[in-house]
Amino acid sequence: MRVEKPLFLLDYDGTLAPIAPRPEEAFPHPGALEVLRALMVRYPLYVITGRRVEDLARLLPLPGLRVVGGHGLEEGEIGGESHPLFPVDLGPLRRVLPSCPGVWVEDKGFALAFHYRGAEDEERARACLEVWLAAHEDLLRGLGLEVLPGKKVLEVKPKGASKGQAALRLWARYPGHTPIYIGDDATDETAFQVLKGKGLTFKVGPGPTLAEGRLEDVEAVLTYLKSYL
Ligand SMILES: O=P(O)(O)OC[C@H]1O[C@H](O[C@H]2O[C@H](CO)[C@@H](O)[C@H](O)[C@H]2O)[C@H](O)[C@@H](O)[C@@H]1O
Repeated sequence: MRVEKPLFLLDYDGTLAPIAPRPEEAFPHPGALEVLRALMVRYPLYVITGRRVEDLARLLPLPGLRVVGGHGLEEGEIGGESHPLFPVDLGPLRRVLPSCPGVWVEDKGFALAFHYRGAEDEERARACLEVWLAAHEDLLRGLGLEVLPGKKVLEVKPKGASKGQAALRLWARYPGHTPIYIGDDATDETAFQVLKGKGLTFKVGPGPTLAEGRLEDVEAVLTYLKSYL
């Protein structure tokens, strides 16, 4: 299904790049750069990711590509500036980090992602993190933080920002355009929810979702995007 005046809102990991053992190894699909380069000059297009804009720049070296990072916590452009949208002090949390076997921390400045992919016992690693999070519930609340589960990761981030909120903010800039949101993870569900019945939403891969359409994998995402070129 295609629309006349699209506004592309695309997730990165699992949507434009297959999931990899480590975040720095999640390179875009070999055809993704070419398709994005061609699409972004014809239509408004944003990548809405949990990553930092700066981090994505290494993987998607497309100057001028507009990016919302940190699940809505910052906005910027590849090769340009990025601006944090929510003030946060994670200092107190950094002082009490968990020691859970196999867990490593991705410190994004405005959020902490606790990754357990590849831990010898992933279930145990996640359970250990959940115990730690429960023990620090009051601290998290006091700092205005919330836990956002993703693919083999639990992220601690300021409350209030979400991909759904970001999608609505961006859509308001393009009256007359129809948002097309494509994502694969639980973190994309807020966007699927707010756009339900208003745009086109696609979940990548299997699993329950609020999205109204489905694309099988990253390859299928690229095939769909190419249909606009
Ligand atoms: O919103 P996204 O673009 O989908 O980003 C979500 C998170 O992606 C990264 O972690 C995930 O992908 C890694 C690479 O495939 C994988 O190793 C990890 O297990 C996944 O959770 C990134 O590291 C996070 O910061 C993003 O929030």
